[in-house]
Amino acid sequence: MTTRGMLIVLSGPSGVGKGTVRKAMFRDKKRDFVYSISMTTRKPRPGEVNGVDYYFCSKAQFEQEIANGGMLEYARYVDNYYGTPLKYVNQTLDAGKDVFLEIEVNGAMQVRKKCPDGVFIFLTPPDLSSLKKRITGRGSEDQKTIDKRMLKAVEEIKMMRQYDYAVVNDTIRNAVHRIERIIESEHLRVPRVITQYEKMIGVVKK
Ligand SMILES: Nc1ncnc2c1ncn2[C@@H]1O[C@H](COP(=O)(O)OP(=O)(O)OP(=O)(O)O)[C@@H](O)[C@H]1O
Ligand SMILES: Nc1nc2c(ncn2[C@@H]2O[C@H](COP(=O)(O)O)[C@@H](O)[C@H]2O)c(=O)[nH]1
Repeated sequence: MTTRGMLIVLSGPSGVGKGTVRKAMFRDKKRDFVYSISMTTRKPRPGEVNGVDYYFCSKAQFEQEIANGGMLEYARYVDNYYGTPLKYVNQTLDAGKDVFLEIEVNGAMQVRKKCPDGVFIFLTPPDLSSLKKRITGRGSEDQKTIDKRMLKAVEEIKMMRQYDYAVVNDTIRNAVHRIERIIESEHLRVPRVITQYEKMIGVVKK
């Protein structure tokens, strides 16, 4: 029997660099974990591809998915729905592979309740002015949306204490390295390792 994979959750305020850091992680090296693509009702930004960046869908389709029990978690974030399809996460974890989620804080807290043995990482900006520069510099939102996201950022930073780790995204390289170290050390935690040995002992006992 395969040991169930580990769920890794990365959150942090809009514009802190979650997507950039996550993409760098997958670009740098072949990883032992896979990224779970979220569903959203948000319109694609230029360059975003359906089925790669998100599964883009209508509000009706998203609400149908919720009604069908198809979401591990979901949240309304600044006028849109975002959520994690349950089936892919379950199948991948059952196959023994780790799954990486990049989601906002309310969704992360839903996952925390359902999967308390997950690893919850909060990505922080070096300071609030860098956060504002990053979200504005990205150029993907109008001023009204940037203001809404900045207000939300303050609320989100207050949620940091609900997480297991805080990682500063000062440089992308540093942030990737810090997350790698967290994942490596989480794999060495006794509750995760012991199941394999208990199985071995079970075999020896027989
Ligand atoms: N360490 C960094 N130093 C400087 N700029 C950065 C850093 N990390 C990311 N950025 C820049 O900040 C902007 C926002 O990054 P990104 O889109 O990855 O944020 P995000 O947290 O995924 O945002 P959202 O939650 O809104 O999707 C991008 O223009 C990106 O290039
Ligand atoms: N609760 C969830 N939040 C998600 C999911 N996928 C992305 N997100 C978060 O939404 C905001 C906005 O994203 P953007 O792409 O419009 O900038 C950001 O914090 C994402 O991390 C999800 O499946 N569930």
